[in-house]
Amino acid sequence: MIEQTTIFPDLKGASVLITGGGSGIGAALTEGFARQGARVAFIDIAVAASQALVDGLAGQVDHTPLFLEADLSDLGQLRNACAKADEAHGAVTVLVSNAALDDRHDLLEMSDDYWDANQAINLRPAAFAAQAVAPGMIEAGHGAIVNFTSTSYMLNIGNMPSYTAAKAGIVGLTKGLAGRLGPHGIRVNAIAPGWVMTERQKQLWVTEDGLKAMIDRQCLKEAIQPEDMVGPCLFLASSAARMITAQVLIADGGMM
Ligand SMILES: NC(=O)c1ccc[n+]([C@@H]2O[C@H](COP(=O)([O-])OP(=O)(O)OC[C@H]3O[C@@H](n4cnc5c(N)ncnc54)[C@H](O)[C@@H]3O)[C@@H](O)[C@H]2O)c1
Repeated sequence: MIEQTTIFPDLKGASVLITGGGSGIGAALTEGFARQGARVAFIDIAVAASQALVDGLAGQVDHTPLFLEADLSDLGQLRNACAKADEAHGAVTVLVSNAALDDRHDLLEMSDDYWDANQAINLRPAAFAAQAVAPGMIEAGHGAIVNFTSTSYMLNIGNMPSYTAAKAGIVGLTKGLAGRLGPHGIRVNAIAPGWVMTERQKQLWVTEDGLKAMIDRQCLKEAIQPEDMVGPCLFLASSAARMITAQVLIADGGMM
């Protein structure tokens, strides 16, 4: 359970849309916004995990989050899900583009189809989800978009070139959207997590030695948890950050 140490009054009742909100960091964000009293819709393909999240929060929060099953790499499904969030909760005024797929892949074996499919989940949805919700935000005269990038693209990691290219692209997209939408009172920022101990990371890649090596490089000597991304995201989404846009907030425990 996420402890709410800070309340952001403008998030109460806000229409929030989170991509990939059914598991990992996204599930922590769904819960974090719901505990602020926001009306949260989230898009995911992981049906069982998403339904379990909704069931677990039902009765615990003012507005039970709405799970929208859709494959974000299909733009028709993405647009349809964004429209459903608008219909259910009113125009989305907070968009969190969090979904991603960090499968490892090798440059020498990577096909052009693999590259395209990888970009279609790791970069393209952030652009087209923003496009889908922007008219409603423009009409409302305000809005906040938070895109998830990653410190991995800054670290010369060799085993996921399409993913790291997409994550660098998220930063460019964030700044481009901030320039385009800022005159309408819409702020666009990014969060760059370090290595976060989601279930997927723990099942696939975390080893005792690997985690120790990472923590050795952090100023803060603790493993980063999904819940640690909630405060930064709530802050950037809220009016507490009202003059902050086009920025990347690094949440990596102070990597050295
Ligand atoms: N976990 C980390 O260490 C870490 C580090 C740096 C950056 N990040 C970034 O943080 C964000 C969240 O990462 P995470 O580790 O929680 O990821 P995750 O893989 O654990 O969860 C991603 C969510 O997106 C959903 N998703 C994936 N493909 C989808 C699709 N085609 N359509 C709809 N939903 C889809 C998944 O079902 C899942 O619920 C990502 O943008 C990731 O790049 C994570």
